[in-house]
Amino acid sequence: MADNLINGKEIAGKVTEKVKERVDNLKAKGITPGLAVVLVGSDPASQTYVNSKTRTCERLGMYSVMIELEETISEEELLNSVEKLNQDEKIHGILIQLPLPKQINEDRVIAAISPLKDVDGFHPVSVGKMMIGQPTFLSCTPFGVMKLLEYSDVEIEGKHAVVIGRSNIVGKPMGQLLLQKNATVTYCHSKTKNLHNHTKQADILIVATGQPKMIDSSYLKEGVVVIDVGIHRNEDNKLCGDVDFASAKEVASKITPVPGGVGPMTIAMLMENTCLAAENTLDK
Ligand SMILES: Nc1nc2c(c(=O)[nH]1)N[C@@H](CN(C=O)c1ccc(C(=O)N[C@@H](CCC(=O)O)C(=O)O)cc1)CN2
Repeated sequence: MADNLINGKEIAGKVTEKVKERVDNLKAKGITPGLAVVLVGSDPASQTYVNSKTRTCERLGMYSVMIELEETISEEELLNSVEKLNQDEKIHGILIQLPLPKQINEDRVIAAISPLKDVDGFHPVSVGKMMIGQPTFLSCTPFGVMKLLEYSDVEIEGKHAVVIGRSNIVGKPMGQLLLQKNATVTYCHSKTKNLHNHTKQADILIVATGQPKMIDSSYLKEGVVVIDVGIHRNEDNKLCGDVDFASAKEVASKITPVPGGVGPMTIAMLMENTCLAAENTLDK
């Protein structure tokens, strides 16, 4: 099947085009959406992602600042930086690039971000609101997956969605968002017995296992929609996902590639959230 690809790059382009219109409207009212990206340390992958985030801001006419901090910074110093950004009126969204070094407690740092500026959707207030279906910032990766499904005309209501993975930033919110669209949701994880039995029942399979190329066609029902949230670099320095794409694409009715699937959507949804954070200041 050649035309069963869900093109995340193309869909991210459509999403950011709409964000650009909203940015232009805000600017006409004297507000330039502003994003602060905080990078602690020099992990090359994190550097790539933060650069991509600030570049996308520039492309959309948004204001962005990158705050680069030493790997050895203390938690207190990082919390001070977050507090300054909470107080900065030019900044509507704050993002702390994860993972953080071991000496820093991620939960404490995330909780220090003002919920009004939590454009990553990781703050307990945002997560709680998402759980009860109130408007809030949605975690960018699961939000991006929902957009991919919408733009690809994938029906969700009444379908059996299986999510493999239970992280706070992907797996758990992913299942909730699918549930809100009336899917029947099964969560699987590293301790799930007979994984094949569960995945074989999926109409929509979200794969966030963290294991390169773990899911091949043997896990899939004919016609399933497969969304691969993983991203890894293999021995040849090539990117791959948690799904064995060559094998899975033969069985799936629709499938995301890596690269060019979920990744670009994560950044597009961050732009949408930042724009929303700026729009929210108009209501004040
Ligand atoms: N504060 C956050 N930290 C992290 C998040 C997050 O959403 N917020 N997610 C990931 C990393 N991430 C964004 O930060 C991210 C990962 C991948 C991509 C992406 O576009 N990938 C491309 C390939 C890029 C490459 O060449 O390496 C693709 O899949 O096509 C964007 C964002 C962890 N940390």
